[in-house]
Amino acid sequence: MIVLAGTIGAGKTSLTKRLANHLGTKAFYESVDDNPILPLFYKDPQKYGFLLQIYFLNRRLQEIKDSFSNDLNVLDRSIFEDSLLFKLNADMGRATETESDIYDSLLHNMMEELPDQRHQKAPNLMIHIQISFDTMLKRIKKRGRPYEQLDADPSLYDYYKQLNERYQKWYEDYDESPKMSINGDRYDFVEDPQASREVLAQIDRKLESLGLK
Ligand SMILES: Nc1ncnc2c1ncn2[C@@H]1O[C@H](COP(=O)(O)OP(=O)(O)OP(=O)(O)O)[C@@H](O)[C@H]1O
Repeated sequence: MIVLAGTIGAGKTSLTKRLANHLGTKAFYESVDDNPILPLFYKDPQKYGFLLQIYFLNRRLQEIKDSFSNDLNVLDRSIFEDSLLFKLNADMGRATETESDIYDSLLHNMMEELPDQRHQKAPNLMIHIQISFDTMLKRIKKRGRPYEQLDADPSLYDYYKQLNERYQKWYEDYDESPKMSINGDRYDFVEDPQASREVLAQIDRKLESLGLK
Protein backbone atom coordinates (compact mmCIF):
# COMPACT_ATOMS: atom_id res chain seq x y z
CA MET A 1 0.00 0.00 0.00
CA ILE A 2 0.95 3.62 -0.44
CA VAL A 3 0.52 5.92 2.56
CA LEU A 4 0.34 9.70 2.62
CA ALA A 5 1.89 11.67 5.46
CA GLY A 6 2.10 15.30 6.47
CA THR A 7 0.91 17.88 8.90
CA ILE A 8 -2.67 19.06 9.44
CA GLY A 9 -3.94 20.61 6.22
CA ALA A 10 -1.04 19.34 4.08
CA GLY A 11 -3.47 17.94 1.53
CA LYS A 12 -3.20 14.22 2.33
CA THR A 13 -6.88 13.52 1.73
CA SER A 14 -6.93 15.37 -1.61
CA LEU A 15 -3.79 13.69 -2.90
CA THR A 16 -5.07 10.29 -1.76
CA LYS A 17 -8.14 10.78 -3.91
CA ARG A 18 -6.20 11.97 -6.96
CA LEU A 19 -3.54 9.27 -6.67
CA ALA A 20 -5.97 6.37 -6.23
CA ASN A 21 -7.96 7.69 -9.15
CA HIS A 22 -4.82 7.98 -11.27
CA LEU A 23 -3.64 4.46 -10.37
CA GLY A 24 -7.10 2.93 -10.63
CA THR A 25 -6.88 1.62 -7.06
CA LYS A 26 -8.86 2.11 -3.87
CA ALA A 27 -8.54 5.07 -1.53
CA PHE A 28 -8.89 4.63 2.23
CA TYR A 29 -9.85 7.68 4.26
CA GLU A 30 -10.04 8.29 7.95
CA SER A 31 -13.14 10.38 8.40
CA VAL A 32 -12.16 13.38 10.50
CA ASP A 33 -15.58 14.95 10.70
CA ASP A 34 -17.16 11.77 12.12
CA ASN A 35 -14.47 11.28 14.73
CA PRO A 36 -16.28 11.46 18.10
CA ILE A 37 -13.10 11.89 20.18
CA LEU A 38 -11.42 14.72 18.25
CA PRO A 39 -13.61 17.62 19.46
CA LEU A 40 -13.31 16.28 23.03
CA PHE A 41 -9.54 16.13 22.64
CA TYR A 42 -9.29 19.73 21.44
CA LYS A 43 -11.44 20.82 24.41
CA ASP A 44 -9.48 18.86 27.00
CA PRO A 45 -6.25 17.40 25.53
CA GLN A 46 -4.94 16.18 28.86
CA LYS A 47 -7.99 14.08 29.54
CA TYR A 48 -8.57 12.70 26.05
CA GLY A 49 -5.05 12.53 24.55
CA PHE A 50 -4.44 8.86 25.26
CA LEU A 51 -7.95 7.79 24.27
CA LEU A 52 -7.60 9.64 20.96
CA GLN A 53 -4.33 7.85 20.19
CA ILE A 54 -5.84 4.45 20.90
CA TYR A 55 -8.82 5.35 18.73
CA PHE A 56 -6.52 6.31 15.82
CA LEU A 57 -4.25 3.32 16.30
CA ASN A 58 -7.20 0.97 16.09
CA ARG A 59 -8.62 2.70 13.00
CA ARG A 60 -5.33 2.85 11.16
CA LEU A 61 -4.53 -0.82 11.76
CA GLN A 62 -7.99 -1.65 10.44
CA GLU A 63 -7.24 0.38 7.29
CA ILE A 64 -3.94 -1.43 6.80
CA LYS A 65 -5.74 -4.78 7.01
CA ASP A 66 -8.52 -3.66 4.69
CA SER A 67 -6.13 -2.37 2.03
CA PHE A 68 -3.95 -5.49 1.68
CA SER A 69 -5.46 -6.62 -1.61
CA ASN A 70 -3.44 -4.22 -3.78
CA ASP A 71 0.04 -2.77 -3.18
CA LEU A 72 -1.08 0.43 -4.90
CA ASN A 73 -4.11 1.11 -2.70
CA VAL A 74 -3.73 4.50 -1.04
CA LEU A 75 -4.18 5.41 2.65
CA ASP A 76 -4.66 9.05 3.58
CA ARG A 77 -2.41 8.88 6.63
CA SER A 78 0.39 6.68 7.93
CA ILE A 79 0.11 4.90 11.26
CA PHE A 80 3.64 6.05 12.14
CA GLU A 81 2.85 9.77 12.32
CA ASP A 82 0.56 9.36 15.28
CA SER A 83 3.52 8.60 17.47
CA LEU A 84 5.01 11.96 16.47
CA LEU A 85 1.81 13.75 17.45
CA PHE A 86 1.56 11.86 20.70
CA LYS A 87 5.16 12.63 21.64
CA LEU A 88 4.49 16.29 21.02
CA ASN A 89 1.42 16.08 23.24
CA ALA A 90 3.44 14.31 25.93
CA ASP A 91 6.15 16.98 25.74
CA MET A 92 3.46 19.63 26.16
CA GLY A 93 2.21 17.92 29.33
CA ARG A 94 -0.96 16.56 27.75
CA ALA A 95 0.06 12.93 28.27
CA THR A 96 2.41 11.20 30.67
CA GLU A 97 5.68 9.55 29.77
CA THR A 98 4.18 6.19 30.79
CA GLU A 99 1.26 6.67 28.39
CA SER A 100 3.66 7.59 25.61
CA ASP A 101 5.90 4.57 26.31
CA ILE A 102 2.95 2.16 26.44
CA TYR A 103 1.62 3.61 23.20
CA ASP A 104 4.97 3.14 21.44
CA SER A 105 5.32 -0.40 22.65
CA LEU A 106 1.76 -1.23 21.53
CA LEU A 107 2.42 0.29 18.10
CA HIS A 108 5.63 -1.68 17.76
CA ASN A 109 3.91 -4.89 18.83
CA MET A 110 1.03 -4.38 16.41
CA MET A 111 3.25 -3.55 13.46
CA GLU A 112 5.82 -6.30 13.96
CA GLU A 113 5.98 -8.49 10.87
CA LEU A 114 5.40 -12.22 11.32
CA PRO A 115 7.72 -14.74 9.59
CA ASP A 116 5.20 -16.41 7.27
CA GLN A 117 2.58 -13.74 6.73
CA ARG A 118 1.51 -13.26 3.12
CA HIS A 119 1.55 -9.48 3.24
CA GLN A 120 3.78 -7.06 5.02
CA LYS A 121 2.10 -4.53 7.27
CA ALA A 122 4.61 -1.81 6.43
CA PRO A 123 3.68 0.33 3.43
CA ASN A 124 5.32 -0.12 0.01
CA LEU A 125 5.85 3.62 -0.22
CA MET A 126 5.35 6.58 2.11
CA ILE A 127 4.75 9.99 0.50
CA HIS A 128 5.31 12.99 2.72
CA ILE A 129 3.66 16.27 1.69
CA GLN A 130 5.76 19.04 3.11
CA ILE A 131 4.24 22.48 3.65
CA SER A 132 5.51 25.60 5.41
CA PHE A 133 4.00 26.79 8.69
CA ASP A 134 2.46 29.73 6.86
CA THR A 135 0.69 27.46 4.38
CA MET A 136 -0.45 25.20 7.20
CA LEU A 137 -2.12 28.09 9.03
CA LYS A 138 -3.80 29.31 5.84
CA ARG A 139 -5.17 25.85 5.04
CA ILE A 140 -6.49 25.30 8.57
CA LYS A 141 -8.27 28.63 8.38
CA LYS A 142 -9.64 28.03 4.90
CA ARG A 143 -10.99 24.60 5.78
CA GLY A 144 -12.62 26.03 8.90
CA ARG A 145 -13.05 23.02 11.22
CA PRO A 146 -14.24 24.91 14.31
CA TYR A 147 -12.11 23.12 16.92
CA GLU A 148 -8.90 23.63 14.88
CA GLN A 149 -9.21 27.43 14.68
CA LEU A 150 -6.73 29.73 16.38
CA ASP A 151 -9.48 32.27 17.13
CA ALA A 152 -11.12 29.67 19.35
CA ASP A 153 -7.88 28.71 21.10
CA PRO A 154 -4.75 30.86 20.53
CA SER A 155 -2.56 28.29 22.33
CA LEU A 156 -2.92 26.11 19.24
CA TYR A 157 -0.41 28.40 17.50
CA ASP A 158 2.51 26.84 19.41
CA TYR A 159 1.13 23.36 18.97
CA TYR A 160 0.88 23.80 15.21
CA LYS A 161 4.30 25.45 14.95
CA GLN A 162 6.05 22.68 16.83
CA LEU A 163 4.15 20.05 14.91
CA ASN A 164 5.20 21.53 11.59
CA GLU A 165 8.84 21.75 12.70
CA ARG A 166 8.92 18.16 13.94
CA TYR A 167 7.60 16.73 10.70
CA GLN A 168 10.81 17.44 8.80
CA LYS A 169 12.94 15.49 11.24
CA TRP A 170 10.34 12.76 11.39
CA TYR A 171 10.56 12.38 7.62
CA GLU A 172 14.36 12.28 7.68
CA ASP A 173 14.40 9.60 10.40
CA TYR A 174 11.60 7.50 8.88
CA ASP A 175 12.89 4.09 7.80
CA GLU A 176 9.83 1.81 7.79
CA SER A 177 9.61 1.74 3.97
CA PRO A 178 10.78 3.55 0.82
CA LYS A 179 9.77 7.21 0.97
CA MET A 180 9.54 10.40 -1.03
CA SER A 181 8.68 14.00 -0.34
CA ILE A 182 6.37 16.34 -2.26
CA ASN A 183 6.74 20.09 -1.98
CA GLY A 184 3.18 21.11 -1.11
CA ASP A 185 4.00 24.84 -1.21
CA ARG A 186 5.40 24.68 -4.71
CA TYR A 187 2.82 22.27 -6.12
CA ASP A 188 -0.71 23.29 -5.25
CA PHE A 189 -2.20 20.06 -6.56
CA VAL A 190 -5.65 20.92 -5.21
CA GLU A 191 -6.14 24.17 -7.14
CA ASP A 192 -3.75 23.79 -10.07
CA PRO A 193 -4.27 20.90 -12.55
CA GLN A 194 -0.77 21.29 -13.99
CA ALA A 195 0.75 20.96 -10.50
CA SER A 196 -1.40 17.92 -9.92
CA ARG A 197 -0.11 16.27 -13.12
CA GLU A 198 3.47 17.07 -12.13
CA VAL A 199 3.04 15.55 -8.66
CA LEU A 200 1.45 12.39 -10.07
CA ALA A 201 4.33 12.09 -12.55
CA GLN A 202 6.84 12.36 -9.68
CA ILE A 203 5.03 9.58 -7.85
CA ASP A 204 4.86 7.44 -11.01
CA ARG A 205 8.61 7.74 -11.45
CA LYS A 206 9.18 6.67 -7.85
CA LEU A 207 6.81 3.70 -8.19
CA GLU A 208 8.59 2.64 -11.37
CA SER A 209 11.98 2.86 -9.69
CA LEU A 210 10.64 0.56 -6.96
CA GLY A 211 9.24 -1.91 -9.50
CA LEU A 212 5.71 -1.30 -8.31
CA LYS A 213 4.45 0.03 -11.64
N1 LIG B 1 -2.40 11.17 16.44
C1 LIG B 1 -3.04 12.30 16.57
N2 LIG B 1 -3.02 12.96 17.74
C2 LIG B 1 -3.70 14.10 17.90
N3 LIG B 1 -4.44 14.67 16.92
C3 LIG B 1 -4.46 14.06 15.76
C4 LIG B 1 -3.76 12.85 15.50
N4 LIG B 1 -4.00 12.48 14.22
C5 LIG B 1 -4.80 13.42 13.70
N5 LIG B 1 -5.08 14.35 14.62
C6 LIG B 1 -5.94 15.50 14.45
O1 LIG B 1 -6.95 15.10 13.55
C7 LIG B 1 -7.28 16.18 12.68
C8 LIG B 1 -7.11 15.72 11.26
O2 LIG B 1 -5.74 15.58 11.00
P1 LIG B 1 -5.16 14.90 9.70
O3 LIG B 1 -3.78 15.44 9.53
O4 LIG B 1 -5.30 13.42 9.84
O5 LIG B 1 -6.14 15.28 8.55
P2 LIG B 1 -6.29 16.62 7.70
O6 LIG B 1 -5.96 17.81 8.52
O7 LIG B 1 -7.65 16.54 7.10
O8 LIG B 1 -5.19 16.41 6.64
P3 LIG B 1 -5.13 16.82 5.13
O9 LIG B 1 -5.63 18.22 4.99
O10 LIG B 1 -3.66 16.69 4.83
O11 LIG B 1 -5.98 15.84 4.39
C9 LIG B 1 -6.37 17.34 13.07
O12 LIG B 1 -7.11 18.19 13.90
C10 LIG B 1 -5.25 16.68 13.82
O13 LIG B 1 -4.71 17.52 14.80
